[in-house]
Amino acid sequence: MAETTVTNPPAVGIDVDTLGSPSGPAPELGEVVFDVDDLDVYYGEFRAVRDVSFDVRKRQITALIGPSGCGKSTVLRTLNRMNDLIDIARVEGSVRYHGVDLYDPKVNPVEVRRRIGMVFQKPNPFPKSIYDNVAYGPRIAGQKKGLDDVVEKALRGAALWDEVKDRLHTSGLGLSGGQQQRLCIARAIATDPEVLLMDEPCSALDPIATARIEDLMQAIKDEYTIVIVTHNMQQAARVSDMTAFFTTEVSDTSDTRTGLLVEYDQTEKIFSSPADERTENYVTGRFG
Ligand SMILES: Nc1ncnc2c1ncn2[C@@H]1O[C@H](COP(=O)(O)OP(=O)(O)OP(=O)(O)O)[C@@H](O)[C@H]1O
Repeated sequence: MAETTVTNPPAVGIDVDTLGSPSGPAPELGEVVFDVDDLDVYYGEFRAVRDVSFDVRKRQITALIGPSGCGKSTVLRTLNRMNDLIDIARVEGSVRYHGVDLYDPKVNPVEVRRRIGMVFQKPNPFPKSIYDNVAYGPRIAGQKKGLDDVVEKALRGAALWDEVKDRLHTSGLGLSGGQQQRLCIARAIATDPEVLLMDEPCSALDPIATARIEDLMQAIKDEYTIVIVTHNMQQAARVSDMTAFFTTEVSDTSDTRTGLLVEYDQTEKIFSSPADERTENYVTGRFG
């Protein structure tokens, strides 16, 4: 479905006219939200990933898969500058969000993380009430009125409202693991982001809670662009539209492994007729 409207406000310090893909979206694929080009990420001297280029399209679910250590989480964190929080991390190449260089010094990383929310592997509610967990982001942003509505909408959006509406002022830590993860999703969507980054969001959950999160992802994909890191290939195949397969290569000169993107395509293609033998070996379970 063609989608050309930029509905979110521009990043702080960036002219709205600079938003939007310069060459315009490919209509059949949807608007480009992220344009990652020739990305290298270093931790100190160690190059963790190299030469990564791919596009993320609006309102699609994009899965990053590959063996342990190939840099999936590292690449995911570059999409909302979470790597800034790691002292020794350094990013080279470009990550454009609606055509704006996310690493431009004029871009405010706090605003970036409001628009591009993140859900982590282990559910991490704050030791606060369910209500205060969800209201946290809007309050930080200065919102004082209408919080009840924001909290209800976010909890409904995360398919948790019916389970918690009578205990909003009890601790978020009293919820089950799956409920806690949906609370974290509610917290992430309460700030009205455009994008949700999910770093193995189901790996700490049982199959039933996992299925609920996968259903939730399908239910909210019309509103959000989602990028998910997963170890679970069935999950990538079930939920995503596009899949990026990463692997590692061993350095000629040292014993270090650097991650690289092998293949990026529609999920169906990656799992049924991948172009690269390394992808085929991985998705058929012969490697990794
Ligand atoms: N904070 C850090 N400091 C130093 N090295 C790091 C840091 N985070 C990741 N790395 C290294 O970068 C490489 C890529 O790690 P990353 O966690 O991105 O891979 P991954 O594919 O997500 O792995 P996994 O599937 O095991 O979570 C690894 O060699 C890892 O040891």
